[in-house]
Amino acid sequence: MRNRIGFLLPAFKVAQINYSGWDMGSLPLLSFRRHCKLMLLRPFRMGNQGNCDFWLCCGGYSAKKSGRATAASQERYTLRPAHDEGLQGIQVFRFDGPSPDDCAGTPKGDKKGTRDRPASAALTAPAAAPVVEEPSSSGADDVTQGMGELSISDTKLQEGSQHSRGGDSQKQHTRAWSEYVLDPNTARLVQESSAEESSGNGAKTKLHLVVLGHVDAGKSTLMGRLLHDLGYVGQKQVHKNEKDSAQIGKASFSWAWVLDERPEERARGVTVDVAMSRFQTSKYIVTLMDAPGHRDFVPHMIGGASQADAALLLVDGSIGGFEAGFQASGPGLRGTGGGQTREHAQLARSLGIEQVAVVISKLDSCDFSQDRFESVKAQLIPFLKQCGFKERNIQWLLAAAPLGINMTERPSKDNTLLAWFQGPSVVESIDNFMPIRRIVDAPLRVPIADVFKSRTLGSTAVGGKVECGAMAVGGKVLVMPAGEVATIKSLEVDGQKCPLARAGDSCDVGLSGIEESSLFPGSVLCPVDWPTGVSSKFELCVVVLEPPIPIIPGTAVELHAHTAREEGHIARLLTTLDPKAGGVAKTNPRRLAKGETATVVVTAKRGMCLEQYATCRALGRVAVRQGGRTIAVGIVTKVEG
Ligand SMILES: Nc1nc2c(ncn2[C@@H]2O[C@H](COP(=O)(O)OP(=O)(O)OP(=O)(O)O)[C@@H](O)[C@H]2O)c(=O)[nH]1
Repeated sequence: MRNRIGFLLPAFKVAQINYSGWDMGSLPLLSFRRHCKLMLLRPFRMGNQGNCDFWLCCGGYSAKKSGRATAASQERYTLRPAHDEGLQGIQVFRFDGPSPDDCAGTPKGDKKGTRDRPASAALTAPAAAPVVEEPSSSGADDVTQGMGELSISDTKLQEGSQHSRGGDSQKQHTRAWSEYVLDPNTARLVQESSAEESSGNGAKTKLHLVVLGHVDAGKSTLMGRLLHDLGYVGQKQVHKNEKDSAQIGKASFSWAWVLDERPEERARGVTVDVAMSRFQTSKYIVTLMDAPGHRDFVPHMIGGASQADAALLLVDGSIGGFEAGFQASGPGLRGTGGGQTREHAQLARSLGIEQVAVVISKLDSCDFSQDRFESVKAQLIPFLKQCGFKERNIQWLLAAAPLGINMTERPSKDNTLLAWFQGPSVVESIDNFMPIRRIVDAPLRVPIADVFKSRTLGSTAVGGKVECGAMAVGGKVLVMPAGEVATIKSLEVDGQKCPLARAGDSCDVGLSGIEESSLFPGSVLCPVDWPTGVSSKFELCVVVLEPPIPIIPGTAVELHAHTAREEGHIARLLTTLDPKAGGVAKTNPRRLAKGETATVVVTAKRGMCLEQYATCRALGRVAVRQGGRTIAVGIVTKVEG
């Protein structure tokens, strides 16, 4: 490899390679040296329209060693040709010079390319080859022991952490968020809408609610029934769903079909992606996210939960149903990763959800037995407390959605229930949640959840929740990590066009002056003069959940934070912490077993928009997954680089 001439592809130009006139069969192997950060291998033509697909391999340590990327590390990118401009933006690079990644001052890349992800952030983890070790027998009895003590919610917000200013990655300026000043137009609109709200004419408070739980717990059924009982789904639609679902032998899923609209969801009777809908209670305008329960779709669930203020945790109360959802993973259950009641509760708390209403469903299958209700509750209470939920923030109720029991009103007819159940109805439990404080006077942070074409908003639109700050039509936003500035052409909040979106709003934003390829889930909209940083190296404080084998340096993981998802590695284990006494228990531990609290350094293959949790909670929470299960959750304590 040393003698081969490769090309330094300024990362942002990867998508502008002009291949016209090239013999595709003999297109040379393009690669970065040393770590083989990006390897362009085996290009092949896909059509005669001028577009072609390449296998763009993000090589990790294995690529460096063998000179070949493994199949697992390959990712597919569509490259767009820059017409007849030759090898625009590509400089010949000789391997006797320093690697682009070795240059301390290397800019984060040209900002004008069109691509799926900014390849400037494609820093490969300097990971050691993973060594498989035997599981430790010294793991804590309960996997979540220590999660409560991590005190995610109690971490003191410290102002004044480091932010990269104006996109200049070399100059770090320390600025406290309290110094941030909204631009005059946005500030005026914020003031006007606050005045309208306090005059009593304004809209109700907003609440983002996610419905979580093990597969088939009854989440979609509950939400479908609720939307009907609140008058949002007409009788005609209900009849149609009943008829159509019966036709394919899925009659019992007819209520779920209100939210599960995709053909594959209906055919399989399983929610695949987060379905979003809106309704109002007497207190709230609720944005409801129905998360999939199947373990294969946990990443989607994370995307929904990361936007939520509170959660309904659906728990199947039927005999065997609860046990399946609540089983711990362990040697005997290897491969299952445990029940999603556990994983969802752990993830919800680690993603910052503090309030939860536990809805025990399907109790009609055991005659609404009080004993069963109490038994399920008794098993869940210690677990949820260990997850970090405070008992006063947990509500307990039951519901039998297909029968319409305890949905909008407490049961008034069923004598069995009347005899013992005094809990709230589903709607009451939603109104019992405390409103979330919206941080408007802070720099804008909108993690993009969705990129789409819209006729009403202008051609390029993104959807996401405003985590903090505010933005107004006509203003400029910086899209990170692309580093491109776009103009806000139009805004829709709760499906209504409006001039302003503020912290707590779920909004769709029409953008102009930006390529759609610069926008992707996980990007963040922020003020031009107050960007969020982009890095591929972070220090985290984590609680280790249930890794199949202990975590060691070099462990390949998937990092999930807000709407972002990135492959990465555990680069270093710094310390284990004593969750009870506080302080460091051990420095440079060799491995981390379940239940331990630790500080670690993680690297992402590509740059992620994360911030210190102490500065911005929404961008400071991370879930670490491996092989389809969550192995650790934690908060960002330091953004490196
Ligand atoms: N008897 C009874 N059945 C219920 C109840 N709630 C849901 N079900 C049934 O449980 C099955 C699964 O319901 P879904 O609403 O699809 O479950 P889900 O949690 O949304 O499933 P995923 O989204 O795929 O995780 C359906 O057949 C429902 O009719 C209940 O309270 N009682």
